[in-house]
Amino acid sequence: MVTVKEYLTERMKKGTIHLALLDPDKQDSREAGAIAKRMKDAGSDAIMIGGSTGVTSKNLGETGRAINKMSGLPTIHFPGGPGELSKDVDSIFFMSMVNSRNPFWIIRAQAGAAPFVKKLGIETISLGYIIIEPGMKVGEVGEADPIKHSEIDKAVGYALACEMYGMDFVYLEAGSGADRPVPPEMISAVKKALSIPLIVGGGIRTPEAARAARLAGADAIVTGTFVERCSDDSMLKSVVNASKGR
Ligand SMILES: CC(C)=CCC/C(C)=C/CC/C(C)=C/CC/C(C)=C/COP(=O)(O)OP(=O)(O)O
Ligand SMILES: O=P(O)(O)OC[C@@H](O)CO
Ligand SMILES: [Mg+2]
Repeated sequence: MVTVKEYLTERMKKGTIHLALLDPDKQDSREAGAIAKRMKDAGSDAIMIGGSTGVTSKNLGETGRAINKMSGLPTIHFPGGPGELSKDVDSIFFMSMVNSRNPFWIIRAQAGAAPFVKKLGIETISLGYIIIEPGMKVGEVGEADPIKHSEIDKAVGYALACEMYGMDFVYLEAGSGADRPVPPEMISAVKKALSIPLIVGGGIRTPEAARAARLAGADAIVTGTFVERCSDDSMLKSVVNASKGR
């Protein structure tokens, strides 16, 4: 059976992919399944499940099952901490917030979670999670030292360190609902330095922003707030299409 990591990697070899982020705390599992089906029809490649607060093993597992059942898309748990694990997801971003000021978010949360992740048998996809300004709530909760838009070399350094650690993917995160997404110049500099896939998210809610991130070199584009708020299927499709270049 093909793993989620293999599935994503194969797709990213062919072009930029789109990941929709759903927060299990924001709707019931039926609704989450229905949104995932709409995202599948719009062209999304997989569904990330997470929220910086309010996620429990229960709402996570219910949401994961409903998404699989109603959309057929693979799920990736995007964890907000070590206390919200479920076996009812296809994979987990086993992530370190590498520019946190607090060792908890860099390695201690992971050390606490690892034995349980292993026991549940969840597929892990290791992820270097790098917070770019403004960072929003995730930056605050994770006690990040957000990288400024002008600090391109710093972003490159963190991303390369993640690759040298052997991580699978790097994620440049501007924060959910950011007024300014990660700047294209930073995406292209990081992409140029890396040989592992680059995920970009935070504040992307227009076809223009998605297109700019793709052209700069993002291998995967994440949209959360936009997916939660947009009830117009043709708008959804236009952002997914701009992400994927079609
Ligand atoms: C690897 C394991 C099991 C735990 C570590 C988890 C780490 C390092 C988390 C970093 C800090 C953190 C709080 C990340 C949250 C990431 C996330 C789920 C973001 C999505 O939530 P948002 O949509 O930004 O926030 P709201 O819930 O407020 O909408
Ligand atoms: O909600 P948005 O702004 O799309 O951000 C998505 C994601 O990068 C947040 O973790
Ligand atoms: Mg959110």
